[in-house]
Amino acid sequence: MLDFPFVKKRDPELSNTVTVETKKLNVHYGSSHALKNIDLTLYEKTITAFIGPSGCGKSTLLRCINRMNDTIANAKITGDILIDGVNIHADTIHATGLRKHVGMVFQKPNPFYKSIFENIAFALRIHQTPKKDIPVIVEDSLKRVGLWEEVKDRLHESALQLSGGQQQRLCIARTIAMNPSIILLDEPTSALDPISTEKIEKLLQTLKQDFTIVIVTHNMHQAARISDYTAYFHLGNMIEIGHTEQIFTTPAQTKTEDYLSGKFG
Ligand SMILES: Nc1ncnc2c1ncn2[C@@H]1O[C@H](COP(=O)(O)OP(=O)(O)OP(=O)(O)O)[C@@H](O)[C@H]1O
Repeated sequence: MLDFPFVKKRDPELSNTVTVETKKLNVHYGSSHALKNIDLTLYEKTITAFIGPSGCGKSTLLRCINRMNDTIANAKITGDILIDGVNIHADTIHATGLRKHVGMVFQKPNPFYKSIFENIAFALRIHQTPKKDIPVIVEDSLKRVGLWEEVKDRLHESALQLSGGQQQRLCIARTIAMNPSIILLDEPTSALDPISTEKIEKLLQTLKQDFTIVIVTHNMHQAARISDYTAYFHLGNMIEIGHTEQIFTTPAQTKTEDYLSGKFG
């Protein structure tokens, strides 16, 4: 048994509605085999953490779910990815439409060089949201990430004046404004201080009431604190996935136990 004091009792009534399924998913970058036969299931309105040593394929898998790997010239993807039962590589699925449904937040906050308001309004306009609805959605999105009170008097100032933590919450607000069903986060707090990190962790706990969330993290305590499920990856293989409490206390695989107990990685 691993000593993991941060593990909280999980809700036994977790959703069992499948949102994302990968079947025999393989990714090659040229001759390098980055993901090997991944069979993964993600459940609606839960948080799943991807953990594992650097280079094991966590970000690659995350990028498969909204087809961001399509933009990488030497990436070859085989196998199936289903979202709500639909094959995301089907001819009828357009990557831009998919990315509206599957939002992504990156490691480094990346607000546009625009005002706080425009950071959210910009994409809404591109997606032809009626003009009168835009201020309402901007306000609602900022409220949902707990930023409204901090920025309501300076909505038209540059987003770059915000702190790193505020910028990251703005990026999350920008993502949820598009009303996705899945949010992918690639190490969203690794550039933030502990207080900003705690705010984002609390925010994710609230957002999982409405969204299916996947987070890549190198912070084992973070995975234990906030996720319902944890998947452990090693050299392109998914070694195991399970309820976070089980993975951190009684992992089924020795490789997982070795990693969690700090033997390598
Ligand atoms: N665009 C790319 N071109 C070529 N190889 C790549 C590319 N992106 C990733 N790789 C390789 O694929 C493997 C998996 O990388 P990936 O970034 O998915 O791992 P990771 O687990 O997210 O790593 P980290 O924790 O360091 O971010 C690595 O060997 C990496 O070098």
